[in-house]
Amino acid sequence: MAAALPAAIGATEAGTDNDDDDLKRAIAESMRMAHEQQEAALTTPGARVEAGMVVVPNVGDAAPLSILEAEYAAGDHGALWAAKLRALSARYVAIRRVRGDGNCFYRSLWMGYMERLLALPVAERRRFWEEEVPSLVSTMRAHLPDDERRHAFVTLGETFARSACALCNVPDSAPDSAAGAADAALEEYAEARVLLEAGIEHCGAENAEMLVRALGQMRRTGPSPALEAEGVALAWPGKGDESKYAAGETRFERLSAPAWPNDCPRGTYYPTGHAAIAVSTTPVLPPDECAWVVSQAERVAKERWMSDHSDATKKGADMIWTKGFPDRLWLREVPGLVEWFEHRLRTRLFPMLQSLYPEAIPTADVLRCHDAFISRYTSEGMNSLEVHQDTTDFTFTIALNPSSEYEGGGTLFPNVRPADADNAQPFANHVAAPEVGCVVSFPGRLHHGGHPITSGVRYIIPLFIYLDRNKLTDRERGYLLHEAGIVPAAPAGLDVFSKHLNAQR
Ligand SMILES: O=C(O)CCC(=O)C(=O)O
Ligand SMILES: [Fe+2]
Repeated sequence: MAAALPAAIGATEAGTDNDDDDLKRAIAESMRMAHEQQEAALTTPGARVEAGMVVVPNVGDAAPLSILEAEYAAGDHGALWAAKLRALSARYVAIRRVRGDGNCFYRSLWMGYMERLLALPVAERRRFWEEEVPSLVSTMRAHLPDDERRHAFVTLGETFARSACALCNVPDSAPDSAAGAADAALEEYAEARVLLEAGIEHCGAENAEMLVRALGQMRRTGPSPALEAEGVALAWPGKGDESKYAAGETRFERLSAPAWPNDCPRGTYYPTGHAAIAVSTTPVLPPDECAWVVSQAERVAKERWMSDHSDATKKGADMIWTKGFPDRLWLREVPGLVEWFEHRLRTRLFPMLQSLYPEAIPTADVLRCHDAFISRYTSEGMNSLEVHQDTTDFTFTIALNPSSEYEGGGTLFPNVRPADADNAQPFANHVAAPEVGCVVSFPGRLHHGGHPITSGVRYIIPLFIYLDRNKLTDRERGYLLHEAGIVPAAPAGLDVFSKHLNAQR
């Protein structure tokens, strides 16, 4: 500890002997106090020693209020403390110790709100967050004495808000993750996931039904071990082809939308409607690979195409769906498809997306694809997808079969025009109908739909793409919990099944 004394304290030899003695006593006293504080801190649950100093968690574990009784029983004001504790016990069941570092008040306040939020039913939770928290924030702000403190309060609030969003936006019914909807409403997907896992760890799965449900859409189970082994052994087409995506060799038509819809809760990384849509007119993926994907899916799936046609309870989190979805089959259910897809995400599809939207996507390695499936439109079954918004950063579709195999189809955009059109040209309906191996990409918030097919079968892979905020900001996964002094559950719970297909860092 002596080595840590500031130089200024050691440099007082010029003073008188008395000064010197006083100073020595003062130093000894402050060292004794510091030592005592450190010893006391060491008994705080969750305390750890870093570089010789005891570091207590920002927010400690919940402990029964009764622990305070022992602490305050002795001393002159024991009776007063006992009365205060009785009053506290009438309203609270537990306490958490919060590190006293200047931010402790704000941290306690936000943590308290988070905790109350978790205890509420889902519908209540949203109202609580949307109505009560803003009113609290404005009252608090008005009472804070200076800008610095107002800033500290709001910044910390925003940190908690990001995680709280994860808990508020959870729809009541099990959300349909296939639509890429509910989960994308989370500003910070990876963080929300860690947070929910930690919540479950904390409450126990049996008491955390809602959290488990919320996580259900994020908790990806990989292929079964047998299927994975089969996939790895398979000689899927393109295996070993490391040739890079050559931006100059693929042609695109660009289309513009007038402006972003204002019902756009998640916002978008794409700043303008200009050239928001890109439709490739030359293949991004080799057509023979697409044909293999379809044949593999049909061979394996047969009657396993999953239909949730007309199930009125299965609406997306945005409550925009009134009709069912086309048939779908998860890639992970078909041997070799995950391996093939991962390979193409890395070698072609992510580099392509990055080169189309360089202002929004700094590097391809911040891109994440949140699981993936094949959609199958049939003229006699589900032949279309109503106009909707995806809550993704970007969405794109890959056409898996030639347009000669169906009539109609394509991705419908209700209100667009060519990017190079002059301003007088009105915006209008447009159907982008890419050939096999070609893609249609756009910021997911842009209104779009699956145009009806009138005969045949149309296969696509829609890709729901997110920018990994942790990666963008260079933050470790779980930093929100760490900031709150909670140690996240072991990553074993984060059953990610692939590097590119999920929010794993
Ligand atoms: O069929 C299409 O091209 C659109 C698909 C789509 O928007 C979706 O699956 O979210
Ligand atoms: Fe969509």
